[in-house]
Order: sequence, then structure tokens, then C-alpha cells
Amino acid sequence: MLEKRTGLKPISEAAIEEMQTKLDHKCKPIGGLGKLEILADKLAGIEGTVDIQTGKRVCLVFAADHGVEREGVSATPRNVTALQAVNMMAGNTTVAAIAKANRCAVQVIDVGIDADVANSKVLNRKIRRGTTDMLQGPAMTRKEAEQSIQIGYDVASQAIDDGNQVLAIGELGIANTTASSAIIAVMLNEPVASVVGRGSNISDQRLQHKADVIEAAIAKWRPDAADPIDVLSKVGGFEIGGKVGAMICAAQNGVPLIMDGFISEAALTIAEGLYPGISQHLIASHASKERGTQLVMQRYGLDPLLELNMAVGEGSGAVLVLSLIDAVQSILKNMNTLEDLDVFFTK
Ligand SMILES: O=C(O)c1ccc[n+]([C@@H]2O[C@H](COP(=O)([O-])O)[C@@H](O)[C@H]2O)c1
Ligand SMILES: Cc1cc2nc[nH]c2cc1C
Repeated sequence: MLEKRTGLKPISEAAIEEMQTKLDHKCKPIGGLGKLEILADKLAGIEGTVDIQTGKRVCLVFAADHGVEREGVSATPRNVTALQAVNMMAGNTTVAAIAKANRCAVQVIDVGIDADVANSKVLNRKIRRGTTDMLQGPAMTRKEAEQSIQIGYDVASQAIDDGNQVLAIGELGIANTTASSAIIAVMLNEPVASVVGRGSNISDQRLQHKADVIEAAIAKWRPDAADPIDVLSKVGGFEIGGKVGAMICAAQNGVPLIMDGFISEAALTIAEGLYPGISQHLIASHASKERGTQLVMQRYGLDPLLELNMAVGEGSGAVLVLSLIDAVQSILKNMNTLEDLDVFFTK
């Protein structure tokens, strides 16, 4: 998949135009639905039709552990990744709860949890039990980085073959905001201090330590922003690679993919490096509370639909946007037109 670099399905400008015309005729002020109209246009452009199909959806949650957790960069113990993976498939986590409210299936994929997850509902695609601590060595080999992307691609491909019309992506991985900050700092060529945040809620002191660890890892391994796989392998994570692969697959197949928070943003910088312009094929769900979010959104011209100050991850923000997609579908189906009411604007 990475060798061939087959193209992305072109965005249909004709479908976008047709969708906007449809919306402009609805019995409401022109542009009155704001970002919902932009969402409708984007869905039409990605799917290549105004007859958008969004009924069957799944949230793919890539889960893996991080060696850098051992540097004390997170407030959360490492075993939470494995505990939450099982808890999620039992339907008890944030993403599971919100997915249920939005008729969305959830699938956890173990790409590198540091435990034997003996649970048949968790898909086992383990590369190994957690990455290497990025202060001690590159997080993973180049081959493992490519493998992580291929796994994400294959899982998304299967989800599409299973009839899913919208993909949401999430993740579990204690310390993955450290890996994500490192990736974003390198790929956007921004200072670490401008992207690093509190993750699962760390103190000021630990925040400084987290920034120092990232700075040291970047100085040591010198990840090359011109080579996104190099960046993923030196300071990334297996679940971040999984997300990259899912993004590429969705964009090649004209299937809308809803990004989640900060970890999706890190994956996006890698995906953009591999496939410039892929952002046009992806839906930014919410602005994560993590500091680097605005920088990523601005760089790729994305405008998140929601601003809820969330910092859970798991895909929670992504599945929330399904309720907006359902609203769009109801608008298209149920609203009548200005012409039906004999209303003509003079401006
Ligand atoms: O998605 C986000 O924006 C986000 C922001 C902060 C934390 N998280 C979640 O919290 C974990 C990472 O936090 P940390 O502090 O361990 O790096 C990981 O499991 C993420 O899913 C996620
Ligand atoms: C409880 C908990 C749940 C999570 N889900 C994703 N990251 C998480 C971090 C914590 C701490």
C-alpha cells in the first residue's frame, strides 16, 4: 500500500455544488445552518453524490502502549490501556456510551497493548507489547511503522467491505499525547512548547518534564519531517500508525472518516506527509483541549465542528459528530423549500 501510493478518490466539486444548491433552496436563510452546511458539502464531495449514505458506521479504536510512559510523562498508569480496551468492548467507556447513543459499532484493535488481552472481542493485531522508550531508542523500527499503517489500512478496508458507510477513529494508549506532541512538533516544524499539553491531566511540573523528554528524543534521533515514516518510527506509536492507515484507506475509497482529538491530529500530519491534501477527505470532529490542536487545524485548513474542551480520546469526539450527520440527513429529508412557501429573497 505504501509502495504503490495509489491515489485518493478525487473530491467531487459537482456534488459539493449540487449539495449547496439543495441547501440554499431549503426554507431557511442562506447559509443559516453554518458548519452543518459545510459538513453536508464535505460529505457530498467525499462520497461523490448528494445522496449521501451514512447509516452504517463503526468506530475503529487502535490501542497500544508506549515505552516513553516509563519516563513519567503521564498521570495515568500504563495498565489503563489494557483495562480500557476490555472495558470498551463491554460497552462501558466514554466512546462506547456515546457510540451507543449514535447507533455506532465500536471495534478495539490491539496493535501493541503491553498485556495479553484475553478477550475475543478485541481484535488481535499486536505488533509487540508497546513501543521502545523514545529516550532509549527509536520507538519502533521502520518496518514496524509500515506494519502499523498497513494494519490500520486493512482493518478499515474490512470495515468498508462489511458495509460501513462512515468510519470514526479513536485510540487508547497511555502516554500517547507525548508521542503525538513529538510528531506534531517535528512535522509542523514548531517548538515543542507550542504543542505539548496536559494529556490525561498532569501537573505544571510534569508538563515541563514531558516537554524536556520530547525535546531530548527529537535531539537524539533527529526524525526527518520530509520522511513521515521516519518520524512515526522514531517518536510515534503503533496506534498512531493504525490511524494513518485507516485515513488513507477511507480517502482512497470515498468513505467519510471522522477524526477524533489530538492523537488523530498527529496521525493527520503523517498522512498529509504521505498524501498531501488528504485533509480534504477527512472530517475534523472537535478541537481537542491539547495545546497543538489549533496549529494542526490551521496548517491543513480544517475547522473542527465542535469545541467542547474534551480530552478523553477513544474516539469520543468522533462518534459525537454522528449526531450532526444524522441532523444533516434529517434536514435533507424533511425540510421543504423556499419555493414551497413562495419566499423569494431580495437581499
Ligand atoms: O484525544 C485527545 O485529544 C486526548 C487528549 C488527552 C488524553 N487523551 C487520552 O488519554 C491517554 C493519553 O494521555 P497521556 O496523558 O497518558 O498522554 C490516551 O489513552 C488518550 O486516548 C486523548
Ligand atoms: C480512565 C481513563 C480513560 C481513558 N481513555 C482514554 N484515555 C484514558 C485515560 C484514562 C485515565
